[in-house]
Amino acid sequence: MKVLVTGGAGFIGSHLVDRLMESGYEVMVLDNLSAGSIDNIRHWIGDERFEFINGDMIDGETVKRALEGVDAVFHLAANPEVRISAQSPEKLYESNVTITYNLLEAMRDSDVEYLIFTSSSTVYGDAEIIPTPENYGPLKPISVYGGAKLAAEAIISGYAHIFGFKALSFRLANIIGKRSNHGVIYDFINKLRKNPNELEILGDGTQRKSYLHVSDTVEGMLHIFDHFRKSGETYDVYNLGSDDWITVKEIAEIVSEEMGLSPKFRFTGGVDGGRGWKGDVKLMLLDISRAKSTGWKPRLNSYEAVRKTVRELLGKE
Ligand SMILES: O=c1ccn([C@@H]2O[C@H](COP(=O)(O)OP(=O)(O)O[C@H]3O[C@H](CO)[C@H](O)[C@H](O)[C@H]3O)[C@@H](O)[C@H]2O)c(=O)[nH]1
Repeated sequence: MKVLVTGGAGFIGSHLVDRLMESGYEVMVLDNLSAGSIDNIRHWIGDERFEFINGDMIDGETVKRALEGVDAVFHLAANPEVRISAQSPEKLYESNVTITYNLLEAMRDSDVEYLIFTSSSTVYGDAEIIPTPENYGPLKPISVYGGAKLAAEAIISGYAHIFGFKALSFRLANIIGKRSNHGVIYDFINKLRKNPNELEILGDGTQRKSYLHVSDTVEGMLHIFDHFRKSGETYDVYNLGSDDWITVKEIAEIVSEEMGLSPKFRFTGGVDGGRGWKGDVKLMLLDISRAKSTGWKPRLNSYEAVRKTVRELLGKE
């Protein structure tokens, strides 16, 4: 089977590429290297089952070329920054909705059978049911990022039903691990390297979310994809996260401890009742019972995933 991974040079994408290559797939990566890095995939360059296209999905022709001979597309290319929702909504629309539309249009003239999309927990907004199941609704995202992910999910479902392919969306919790180059752990490490005595925490520190290590994420995606292929469904949606959650203040404590520091925490107070930024979901825990019913389960809980990620980013493991 030949698969295309869009965003395959990025954080989650490159871990997925590793797993696909190790499993014997032919893998094509399409990435514009805006957030991703060639260093994340360099170890596969030269392998005859691997190909890299340095290209931008905003150009429909580039997308069409990348689909040649491809059986399944893992669509991970995206701008992952919820926090730019207020300043640059157009960037989030373009990198989450427009490029997904370009992919779907290109798929009409291709032999691609499956599309697997990485959506986000942010489609639920401030959910009133926690843990939040896939059938929770009505969905009211509170950020442009979450809205763009939901729009992408919706057009994928529509195209799948009309144009005869199968599609699967994963609503991901906060994914962390080696090669992540944004997000709370990455930010805290950088802030403490600049000033070991004080750590600025955006918001009031009580933001509580579920974190999933990237190794569990990639394993879950492939396991559930396998299950989905046997199900005969045209379109399906799965939450992917861990069973517990952790506050930003607790993350700050773990980062400080692993760095051997005891900084003073300075809370900015944030916006809208202690959020880090406008559109920051304060409480997020996904109901992952559907994912677990397929036989997958996370190996690490949120606390373990955070500690392992801190150690990985510090080069300790
Ligand atoms: O310096 C910082 C950085 C972050 N935070 C807080 O840490 C929490 C996590 O922030 P991240 O930037 O790590 O992650 P987000 O929750 O904004 O979003 C992440 O998880 C989402 C799904 O849950 C999306 O998939 C998204 O792409 C991914 O970045 C937030 O509550 C934020 O307020 C701080 O207090 N200080």
